[in-house]
Amino acid sequence: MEYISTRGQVAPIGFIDAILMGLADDGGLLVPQHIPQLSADMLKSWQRLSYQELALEIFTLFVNDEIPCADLKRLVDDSYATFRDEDVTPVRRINNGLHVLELFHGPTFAFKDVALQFLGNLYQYVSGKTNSIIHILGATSGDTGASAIEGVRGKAGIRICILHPHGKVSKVQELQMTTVDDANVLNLAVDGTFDDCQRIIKELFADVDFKHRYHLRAINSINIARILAQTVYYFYAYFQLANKGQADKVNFSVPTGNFGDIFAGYLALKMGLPINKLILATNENNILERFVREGVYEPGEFRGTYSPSMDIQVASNFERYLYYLYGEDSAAVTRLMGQFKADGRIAIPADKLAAVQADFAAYGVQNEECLDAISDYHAKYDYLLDPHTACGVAATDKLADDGEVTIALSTAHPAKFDEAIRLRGIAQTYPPQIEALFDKPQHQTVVGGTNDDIKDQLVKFF
Ligand SMILES: N[C@@H](CCOP(=O)(O)O)C(=O)O
Repeated sequence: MEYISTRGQVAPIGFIDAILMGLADDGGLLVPQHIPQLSADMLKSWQRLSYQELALEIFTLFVNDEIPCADLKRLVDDSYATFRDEDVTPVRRINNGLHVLELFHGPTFAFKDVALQFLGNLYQYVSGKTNSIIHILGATSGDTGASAIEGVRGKAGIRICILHPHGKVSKVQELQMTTVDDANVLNLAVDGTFDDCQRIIKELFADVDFKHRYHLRAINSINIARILAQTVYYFYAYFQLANKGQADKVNFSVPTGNFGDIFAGYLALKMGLPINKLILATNENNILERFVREGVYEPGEFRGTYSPSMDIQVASNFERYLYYLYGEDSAAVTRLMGQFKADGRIAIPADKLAAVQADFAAYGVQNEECLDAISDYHAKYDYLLDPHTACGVAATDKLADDGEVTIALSTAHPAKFDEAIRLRGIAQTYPPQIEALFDKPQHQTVVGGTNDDIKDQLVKFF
């Protein structure tokens, strides 16, 4: 398996080089040169594997023999040994039509741990084997940051700098990042939105001289390893229902901001997992909802919501999806992304929109609807949804037909978003790991939102 760029200007590279490159050097995103096709027999043979066994099977398809099997197995086992649930990502039944895939049993209580525990260990492994310097630069709207830091804190040979939008993440998210006191961690609180943070890091990665001089590596979902690791739980969730005789084709409902998680589901679908619809749930920052409904991709006005991790206008992985929507035509992707840069908008023709709507349905959840879903499911099923998961569940209620089975991805533990949950008078007890954060000193530097502000910090830190 080799990896190529959505913009077609990078010679095919292997898995390790793809991980190290992060953003493709031509400004595009790396994708596998072909998507492995899984037969029904193969899917059946995977049905009773443990999470770790399944992850190893799936990673093997994408890593080839670049990492010896015993080493890959150790990386997988170490990565998921940190999870609190023995199933790693268990599925809970809510009612006949709705199951929740709990992705928050890792160290930072968010779905990002599934990929970032693995990527942290992978970076350590690669740095040891290839003598590569690993200087991680990432942007977060709240969850990726803490999870990425947790994946590499204290690891020799690795440094990490995370940009988050100052004052626009939840208190627990901020504490999870900024109470870490390892010397290899730098938190920059940027005066701006997540979109500003993401734009800055992408521009710094696209400055190939700067990127190479400072050995910048990515932990956001621009890094293909993130997508591959997140694909595993779609299979695992499906198998958990199939093992109980409950699944034929299922919907997956995915709270969506940067399009990475739902793109992992799309990859699973392209590999052959029997998915009916991918339900794309946004909050009031609904650029992706509008794209699925109308075929126009155009940022709107930024809104601060109760689901801050999804307060995103420009979705990183959208380019990967465009690549497949346009039949793996990198010239078309380059043209469309150029158009987006020039005009701030992409509009697709009717035949392409029909293809989008064959795989996706979308709904943008308003702030009060999100809180209503939290109260309703708490009252009716005694199940506490975090605000992001609540968006996915509210979208399912709107879009799934009677008789369909939907697996809603639960992307974070509710304790991370107590500010929102308290608004509906629901009291929760924090897990001890979160409770302990409130007593620790914070370490962060508040910075302006220009590329030079960030460059100055990076040059000092790296
Ligand atoms: N919602 C994310 C934003 C970054 O997304 P990523 O999947 O590209 O890391 C967050 O919580 O930081």
